[in-house]
Amino acid sequence: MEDNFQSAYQEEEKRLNDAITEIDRQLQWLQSVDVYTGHDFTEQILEEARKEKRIALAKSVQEPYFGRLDFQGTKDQRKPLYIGKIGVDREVVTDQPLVIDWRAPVASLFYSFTGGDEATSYEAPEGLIEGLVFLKRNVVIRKQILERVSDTYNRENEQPAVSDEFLVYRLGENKDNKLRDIVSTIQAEQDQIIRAVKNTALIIQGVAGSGKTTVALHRLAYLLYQYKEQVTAEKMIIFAPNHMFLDYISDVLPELGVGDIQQSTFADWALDVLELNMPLADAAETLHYWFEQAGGTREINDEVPGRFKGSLTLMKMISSVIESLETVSVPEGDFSPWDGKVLSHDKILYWYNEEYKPYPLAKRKERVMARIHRWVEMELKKSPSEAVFKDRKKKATQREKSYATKWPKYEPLTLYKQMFRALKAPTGWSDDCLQGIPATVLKSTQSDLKKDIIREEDLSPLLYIHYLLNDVTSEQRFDHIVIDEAQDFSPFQVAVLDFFVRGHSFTILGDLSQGIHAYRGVHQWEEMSSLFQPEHTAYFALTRSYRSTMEIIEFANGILEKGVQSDLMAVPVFRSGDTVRLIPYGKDEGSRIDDLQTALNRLSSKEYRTVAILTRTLSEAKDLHHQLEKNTADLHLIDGSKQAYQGGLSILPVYLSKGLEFDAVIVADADLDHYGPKPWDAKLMYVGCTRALHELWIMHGEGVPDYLGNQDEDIAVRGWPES
Ligand SMILES: Nc1ncnc2c1ncn2[C@@H]1O[C@H](COP(=O)(O)OP(=O)(O)OP(=O)(O)O)[C@@H](O)[C@H]1O
Repeated sequence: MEDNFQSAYQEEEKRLNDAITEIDRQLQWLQSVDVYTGHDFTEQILEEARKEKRIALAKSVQEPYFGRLDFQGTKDQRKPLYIGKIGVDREVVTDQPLVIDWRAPVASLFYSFTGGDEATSYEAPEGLIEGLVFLKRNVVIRKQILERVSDTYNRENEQPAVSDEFLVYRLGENKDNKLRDIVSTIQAEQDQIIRAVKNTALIIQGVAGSGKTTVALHRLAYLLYQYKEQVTAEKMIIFAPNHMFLDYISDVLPELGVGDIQQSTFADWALDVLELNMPLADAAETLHYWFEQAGGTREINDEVPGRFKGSLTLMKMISSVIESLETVSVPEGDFSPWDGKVLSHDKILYWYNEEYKPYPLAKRKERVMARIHRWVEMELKKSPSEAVFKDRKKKATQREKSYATKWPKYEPLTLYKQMFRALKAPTGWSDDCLQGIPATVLKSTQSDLKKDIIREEDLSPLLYIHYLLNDVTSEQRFDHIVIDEAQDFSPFQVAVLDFFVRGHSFTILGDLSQGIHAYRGVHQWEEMSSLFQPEHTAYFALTRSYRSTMEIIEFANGILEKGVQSDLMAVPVFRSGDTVRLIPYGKDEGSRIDDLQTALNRLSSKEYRTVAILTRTLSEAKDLHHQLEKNTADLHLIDGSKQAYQGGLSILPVYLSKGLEFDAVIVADADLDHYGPKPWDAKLMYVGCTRALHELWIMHGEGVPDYLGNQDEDIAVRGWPES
C-alpha cells in the first residue's frame, strides 16, 4: 500500500514538473511578444486575447490542476486526463490538452462518476461517449508543490467505489471570512445542477449547508463556458439578501476566472430600474416587528402585507387596473393647436387604438404625442406668412403641453398611490377589482404611501406597473438570473423577474426549513414552479449537507423533526466531530454574561478562525457585544449595516446569520423566554445551529423548547466539556 502510494506520488510529481515546464514555456513566449498599442482593430483583439492568456497561464502555472481521471473510450486507448480550473492546450495541439477545463464535457465524468465497474458515459458535442473509468485521483498542489495525492476510485481495488476521504479532508479545514470554490470536490448531485441546460427555471430545495450558494456560482461559470456565444457575464445577475452576504461570496467567481457578473440585492436593483431615488423604509423596522418579539411569534397568513403584496392576486388586480386605464387614456375632445384648426378625437383614438396598439401604454402616449407634433408641423408649413407661422407655433407649443398633461400620469409610483387611494385616481378608471385588497393592507399601505414610505414588498407591484407601462428594453434583459435564499422571495417577485430574463433562465435556490421571513416569502416551492410552464421548469433537491459535522447535522435534523414536523432532513457526510453541548447558565446573578464570556474564550482559544455568538434579537446582540467587548479583543458586532464580513469573533442576531458559516457557534439564550414552541422559532433555531462547521454550543436559561431536548448522547451532551 505504502509502495503504491510512493509510486503514485512520484508519478504525479514528475507529471507536475513536466506540466509546469510546458506552461512556463508558453508563458515566457507570450511575455516575449511586444504589447500592441496601435489602432489596428484586429491587432487589438489579438492583443486582448494574449493578455487574457497571459493572466490565465500565470495563474495556472501555480496550481495547474486538481484531479486526474483515467478513462478509456470504447474506441480509444486508456488516457489520463488532468482537470484544472483553467484549461491549457499543449504547445503542439493534440487531441488531448495538457489540462482540461473543469467545465469541459469530458470533465463531467470526474464529478458524475460514482463508482462500480460498469461502463459509463458523458455527453460530448459529437454525441454520447461511452467508456470505462480506471482511476479518479485528487491532487493538491500549492504554489507548484505537490502536497497530497489521494485516490478516490481505483478500478484495480476489490470493491471499487468512489470514497469520500478527500471530501472529508477538505471539509475538515477551517474557514475564513469568504466562501471558497469547490471545483476539486463537486459532488454528482451538485454537478447535475451546475450543468443543467440554460433555458430552464431551475428550482433547488437544498438543506442547510448543501452547497446551494456555491453551486449557483459554479453554475454561472459553467453557463459562461458552455454558452459562450449566447451569454455574457455582464448580462447575468445574482440576487442575494444583503451586502455583507455579497461580500462574503465575492471571491468565488474571480477564483473561477469569471468577472463582471452583476451582484445585487433585489431592492437596489429594483430602485435602479424604477429610477426611484428614495430610500426604502428601514428594513430594521420590519425585522424588529417580526423578530424582536421575545418568546412569541406573530400570526402569519396570506393577508399580512408582505404575503399579499407578493401574491399573484395583487398581480392580477394590477393587470386589470392598468388594462382599464387603456380605455380612458386619450383625453376627451378634439385637439386644437390654434383657433380654427382641429385634429379630431377620432383620429387620435385611431392612432392610439390601431397604429400604436402594440406599444405599452407609456410608449403609446409618447408615440401619439409625437404623431400629433408631426401633424402640427405639417399644418404649420401651410401658414400664409412668417408672422402667422410664429404666432401659430407659439400657441401650438402651449396647447400641446397642456394636452399632454390631460393624459393620466404613466408613472409607477403615482399609479400605485392611486390604486391604494393615497392619491386621486384618474377619472373613469375602473378599480372595482381593487375591492379585494384586505382592509389592513389597504390601510397600512395607504398611510405609508401618503408619507412617501415604500417598503421592499412594494417593489414587485411597482416593477410590474413599470413593465406594463414601458416593457423591458433589451439592455435591461438578463441572460440568466440567480436568486439565492429564494424562500424569502415572493411569487410576484419571481413573476416580475421573469419579464427581465431571456428564456426563463433562472437558478432559484433556497431552503424552506430556513424560511424565517415567511411573512413575505414562499411557503411551498409550488408557489414558484407554477409560474412556469412544466417544460420550462425543473426541480432538484439537495439533501446532503457538507458544512457541519455529523453530530451537528443530526442535532439540527432533530429540531426540524420535532419543531417543524418537516421531512426535509439533511444527510451528513461522514465527518464526525465533538458532540453538541447544551449548557445551562449558572444560577447566580450575572452568570449569563460570565458563562457566555467563558464559552467565547474557550472556543476562541482553539485553532478556529471564526467563532460567532448568535442571539435571538438585535438588541440582545448589541447589549452582549457591549458587555463582552471589554474583555475580548476584536469582537465584531454584525447589525445589518455592515458591507463586509470580517471573520474572527462575531456577535449577531440569528436572523442575520443566514447564508454565513463559522467554525464554532454559540447559540445564546436558547430557552423558552427567547424561543417559543412554534415552527417559526424552531426554524430560527435551525438556522442558528446549521451555521456551525465544527462545534456547536447551545447556552440557555431555565426551560428549553422541546425541539432541543431528547437527543442521543452521542449527538448532544448536557453541560460544559472538560477543558
Ligand atoms: N462539494 C463540496 N465540496 C466541498 N465543500 C463543499 C461542497 N459543497 C458545499 N461545500 C461547503 O459547504 C459549505 C456550505 O455551502 P453553501 O454555503 O454554498 O451552502 P448553502 O446550501 O448555501 O447553505 P445555507 O443554506 O445553510 O446557507 C461551504 O463551506 C462550502 O464550501
